[in-house]
Amino acid sequence: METFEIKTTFLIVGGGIAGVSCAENVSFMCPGEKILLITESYLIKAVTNLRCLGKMVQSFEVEEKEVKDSKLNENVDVLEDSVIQVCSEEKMVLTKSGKKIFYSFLCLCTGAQPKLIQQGNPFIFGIRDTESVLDFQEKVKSSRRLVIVGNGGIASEIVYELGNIEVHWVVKDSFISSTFADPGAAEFFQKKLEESEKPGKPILKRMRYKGESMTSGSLKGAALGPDWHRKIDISGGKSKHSLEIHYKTEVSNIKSTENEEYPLEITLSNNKVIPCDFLVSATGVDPRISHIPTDVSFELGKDGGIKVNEMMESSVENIFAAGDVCCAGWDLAENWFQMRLWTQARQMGAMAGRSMAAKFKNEPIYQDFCFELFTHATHLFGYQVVLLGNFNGQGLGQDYEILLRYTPDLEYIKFVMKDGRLKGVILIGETGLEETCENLILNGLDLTPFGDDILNPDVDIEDFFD
Ligand SMILES: Cc1cc2nc3c(=O)[nH]c(=O)nc-3n(C[C@H](O)[C@H](O)[C@H](O)COP(=O)(O)OP(=O)(O)OC[C@H]3O[C@@H](n4cnc5c(N)ncnc54)[C@H](O)[C@@H]3O)c2cc1C
Ligand SMILES: NC(=O)C1=CN([C@@H]2O[C@H](COP(=O)(O)OP(=O)(O)OC[C@H]3O[C@@H](n4cnc5c(N)ncnc54)[C@H](OP(=O)(O)O)[C@@H]3O)[C@@H](O)[C@H]2O)C=CC1
Repeated sequence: METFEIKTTFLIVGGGIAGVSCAENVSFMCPGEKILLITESYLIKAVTNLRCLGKMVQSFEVEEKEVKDSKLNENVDVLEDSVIQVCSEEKMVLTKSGKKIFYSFLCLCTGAQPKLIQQGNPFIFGIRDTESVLDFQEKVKSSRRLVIVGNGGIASEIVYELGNIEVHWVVKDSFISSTFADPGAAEFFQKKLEESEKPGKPILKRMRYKGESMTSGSLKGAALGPDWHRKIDISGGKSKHSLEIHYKTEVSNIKSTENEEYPLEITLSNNKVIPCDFLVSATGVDPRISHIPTDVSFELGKDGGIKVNEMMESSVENIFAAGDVCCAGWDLAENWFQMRLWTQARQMGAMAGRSMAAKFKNEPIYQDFCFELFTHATHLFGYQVVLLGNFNGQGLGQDYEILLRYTPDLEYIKFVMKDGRLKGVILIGETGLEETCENLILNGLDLTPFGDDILNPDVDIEDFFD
């Protein structure tokens, strides 16, 4: 294989939202410098239809572009290739196609991969990128019964969207959607699961198919991100729809069978046996870094991600990391914590871009204000869901109060209060309270004088605090 060399000031690895936002920010700050974005997926991500729900909380849609058609900015080149080694001493990476790319600053935005409950089983699927979801769609069409394991974002979305198939949802907790909700919110959502009518959907086009399997280790594309399920019909055709939720249960055994009817047999911790066509393991992600050997090892965070400081710098000189691959290793603000989400990948990518540019120009830089408050806007079970701060009392110990306002089918509002101050919020439905709540958390205003009236529907709290 012929080797040739490329030199660039900034090299960014990954065409997901972290890599793209990093490249855009470096480009903005260093318009005259050479920037190269290298990605092994043929699609790169971009944000469209950005909508500000408050000062900090935003919702947006995701657009995919083919690499061959992409020119992010004038000075950003995009290359479809895989980085197979990092040589930090030489400030160089090697690629699969044999290129040696020399950099001044490198940012790794290589994402994460599904953490499957069992590796290498062709009947156990993870969902990450467009191709894996299209394969999942095909599989559902020809199946009658599936088991979904996990109680987070992917499981909640799939369970709601599936039609015409017998679904068994296995959750460790006593309520659904535990990563984003509490038992009250779960009850609020529950009704939506019983509705059979779902809005019609446009068809998602398969742009290019490389025949990759969707089991772990071979996923190359960037993560799907917000509202992917609204664009794709995941209906079976072989069975009447039903949903059984197995609470406080885990999978204790998985057996492939010779049975012509169902190729997989799942045994649950309550000894129940479920024969099925396949299993979706929606059981979280692992940062994707081990596929790139590095001459000097990175310091890793407790979740296996590349540990970064508040400037998104890793422990290896001139190498930065952002998005799902990294682990926030700085002293976190009181109301912020890391969750592997689009917003955070985008914010971290932007921070890494600005930080690399500042280092290059020898200019001072401060951490972005967005890391002061956890914000997440999403849609679950047909509702808008906004999460702010320590929305489930994360890090507050046992010593906090909860105020609730709950109108079935309309809204669910939860305030997490400590020492009279608002620390976190769950807003489900169109509440219009996003900005007010952001202000209340960030200002740390003592709300004790308002007592429970703070959530009284006859009191317009926006007027008080905006
Ligand atoms: C099904 C699904 C639904 C989701 N829904 C939401 C949601 O509604 N809201 C939300 O906030 N978050 C959601 N997320 C999470 C969100 O999508 C991720 O947190 C975010 O996209 C991570 O972005 P990233 O750029 O860090 O990583 P990724 O998007 O995974 O991108 C990694 C990139 O690195 C490239 N790469 C990896 N290794 C190499 C290499 N060696 N050489 C070259 N390129 C390489 C890959 O090809 C890819 O382009 C969802 C995730 C999934 C899987
Ligand atoms: N709307 C949104 O914002 C969405 C966001 N995403 C993001 O995409 C990524 C992948 O989503 P997802 O896979 O759902 O990951 P999540 O981290 O959201 O959820 C994983 C779930 O699986 C459970 N789990 C982990 N291991 C096991 C096991 N061995 N057996 C049973 N349950 C297990 C976890 O429980 P426990 O926590 O107790 O370990 C948790 O309930 C995440 O970063 C997620 O935040 C995905 C879809 C939608």
